[in-house]
Amino acid sequence: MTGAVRAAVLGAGSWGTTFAKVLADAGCAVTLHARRPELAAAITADRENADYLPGVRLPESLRATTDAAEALDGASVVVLAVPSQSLRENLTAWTPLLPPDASLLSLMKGIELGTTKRMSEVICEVTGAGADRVAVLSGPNLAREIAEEQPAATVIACPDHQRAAAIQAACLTAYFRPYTNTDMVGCELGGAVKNVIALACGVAEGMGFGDNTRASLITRGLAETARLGSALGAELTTFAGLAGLGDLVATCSSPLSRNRTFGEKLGRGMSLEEVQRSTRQTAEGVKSCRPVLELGLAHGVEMPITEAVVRVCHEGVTAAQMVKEIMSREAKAE
Ligand SMILES: NC(=O)C1=CN([C@@H]2O[C@H](COP(=O)(O)OP(=O)(O)OC[C@H]3O[C@@H](n4cnc5c(N)ncnc54)[C@H](O)[C@@H]3O)[C@@H](O)[C@H]2O)C=CC1
Ligand SMILES: O=C(CO)COP(=O)(O)O
Repeated sequence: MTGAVRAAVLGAGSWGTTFAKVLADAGCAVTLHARRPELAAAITADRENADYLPGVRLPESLRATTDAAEALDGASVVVLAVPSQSLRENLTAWTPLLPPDASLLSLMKGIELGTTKRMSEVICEVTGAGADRVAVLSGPNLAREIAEEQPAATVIACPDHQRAAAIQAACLTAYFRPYTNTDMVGCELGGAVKNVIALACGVAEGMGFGDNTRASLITRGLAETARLGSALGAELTTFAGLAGLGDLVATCSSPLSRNRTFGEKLGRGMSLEEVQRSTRQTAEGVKSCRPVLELGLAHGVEMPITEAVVRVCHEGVTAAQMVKEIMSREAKAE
């Protein structure tokens, strides 16, 4: 492995583990950091993360550890793959261990509760890294499909194009095709807001509605995402790309999506607490919907679907009421 890019992936859930496999398949020397010793030991010994990706064979070259210092030692790419709401706390502990010039790549698709910050903003704030050291990867990338090596594309955004290109080269495989972009705001918002729209699509699914309803939610969801993006300085073309429409369509349509599945259970009448108890995996939209709505309010952007999701998730509104509220809005031009 001499000369290979050294990468540390922090977070051994479904996407962190899958992306560690992608990097290893692309020829990087990868160490995956897990919180639980039994999971790290099982990944190393059995070549499988049975908790998050049962049946997926992980590359021999992939190492796992619970020791963050060991994972980060000599890494030139540091990949952050924990739930958005725990990033600040996790990263505060990891910051003293970060190699000084390493690229910091966020895989996360959420907005921080309380601050309405994007993940790259949290990363810069906690680590003191300049914005040009921080990148985001976002696109239609349901972990299980990528882990099974089904072909897919993605976007790596960084204000420093050279750095985006270096990360692109480090994770390019026969089944995973990254494109570069310099629009951090657009890529991060696309990823965070699509989870909220996927919750709405799940609710519709759970209520027994079909393709027209989903297509309407996807299209109007994209419209509200782009409105917010425009207000925050994103490039509108980003929302027509992989990190916008691409991810939105995949997540809103796939039974593999945790957000869509979460919404589906709400749509069938389960309470938020019941759904939360039924899964150990992260459905980012449940927490991010509120800060997304706050961003909209702060910038004078109407986000009716996001607002409806906030009301169902956090204000006790039923799925049936949510439909009524969305459908009885004032008629307007597209
Ligand atoms: N799973 C997927 O298909 C994709 C996920 N993402 C994004 O990647 C990020 C990570 O998601 P997943 O790996 O899917 O999540 P997950 O729920 O499968 O795993 C989360 C991982 O973070 C660890 N963790 C560290 N600190 C934690 C804390 N305080 N609380 C809970 N868990 C903690 C967990 O132990 C676990 O290994 C999310 O922002 C998600 O939106 C993005 C693309 C695809
Ligand atoms: O971001 C994803 C696909 O690109 C995964 O979506 P979920 O978090 O809803 O599973």
